[in-house]
Amino acid sequence: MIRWENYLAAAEKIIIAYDGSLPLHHFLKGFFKQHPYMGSRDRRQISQLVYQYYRLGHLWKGAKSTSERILLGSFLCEQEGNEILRFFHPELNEKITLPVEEKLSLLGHGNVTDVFPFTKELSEGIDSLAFSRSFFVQPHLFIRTRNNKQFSILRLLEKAAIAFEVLGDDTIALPNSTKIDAIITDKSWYEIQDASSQKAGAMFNAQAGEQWWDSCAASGGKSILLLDKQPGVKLLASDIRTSIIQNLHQRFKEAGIRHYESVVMDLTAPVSSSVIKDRRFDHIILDAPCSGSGTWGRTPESLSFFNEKQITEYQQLQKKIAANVVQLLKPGGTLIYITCSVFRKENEEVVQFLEEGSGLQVQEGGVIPGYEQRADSMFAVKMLKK
Ligand SMILES: C[S@@+](CC[C@H](N)C(=O)[O-])C[C@H]1O[C@@H](n2cnc3c(N)ncnc32)[C@H](O)[C@@H]1O
Repeated sequence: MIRWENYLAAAEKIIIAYDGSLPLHHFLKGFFKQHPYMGSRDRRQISQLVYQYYRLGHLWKGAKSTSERILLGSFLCEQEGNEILRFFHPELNEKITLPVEEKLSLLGHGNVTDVFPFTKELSEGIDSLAFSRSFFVQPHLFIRTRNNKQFSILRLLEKAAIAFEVLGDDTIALPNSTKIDAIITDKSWYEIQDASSQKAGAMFNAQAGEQWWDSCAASGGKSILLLDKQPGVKLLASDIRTSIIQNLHQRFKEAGIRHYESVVMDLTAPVSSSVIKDRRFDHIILDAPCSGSGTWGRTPESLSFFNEKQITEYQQLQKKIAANVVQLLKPGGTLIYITCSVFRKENEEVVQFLEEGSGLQVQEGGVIPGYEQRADSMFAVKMLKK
């Protein structure tokens, strides 16, 4: 067999063995560990074929063979000719620079919305066509520059010959494969943070001395954004996972943040039994656990393995957590409800639940469609407690 046939066979083997229970990049790592004779170029090309296959989502599912779908994924996702396609489908390789819609009609299939099978679940403001089309393009890596270091960072990126785009005072878009920590060695200069997450932070209008609670903080991406905007805030960060709060401590240390409190807490349990039951906050950030459907451009395998029933399960979890956290919000305070989901059930319906059940009132916000700038799509709404 020649090299390209080996690549195609390996990609097919991976796809057949992969059941979605691990993130795809973990599974690929394990696969290549078991096949140490594959060099770094082989690994890169095979991984790319597998990812491009999953970017097809449900397009031609059951209608074409796995190997054919791998090659079609490569055709739809690439803009420059490649050896594998030239070998198997030279006629397609010649058309590689066409826009996606033209490629699809050339293949006799014009319906790009087949990629994402849950369009009827979408939040208002998400363009199903543009969203579906975005899966063929790998999202960018975004950084948020800190401590007035944007100028110095841009010089370093130029020196490293990285193609970047400046999207605002603090936001820089980079090719996804950029090894940013090797280029900028001082971690206090920037945070890796998606452009849409940075936009959600526009709702953090904080005053010094206010009590803020980042209730599902994970490793603290939103908390650091908040403290960069207003270092005088009194912050409590919490999460259900001890390990992620350890990561938060490390990340805060690297970011030069020392004044904060943290607690490990399950917010599905009644707040009355929690260690902070007597506290009241001026503002609460609830960046809720969710389907992550707005970020599936980074994990396209989710298109194949996500089960629609999970949307309702996430909604129930979100309602439970939201109803609990608002108990600790002062009257006149605000809840900033955030998800990285594009599903109405996790977004507008949870907001409606809070309006009806907890007396909160929407002040601003809605979906943040990231697909036009190769970013994640999110939902962020600020609600006032009367
Ligand atoms: C979307 S992530 C938060 C991302 C984070 N705010 C950031 O900016 O990087 C949601 C977090 O909710 C946490 N979580 C899930 N279930 C929870 C629960 N029952 N109580 C508290 N936190 C929970 C998860 O561990 C996860 O870290």
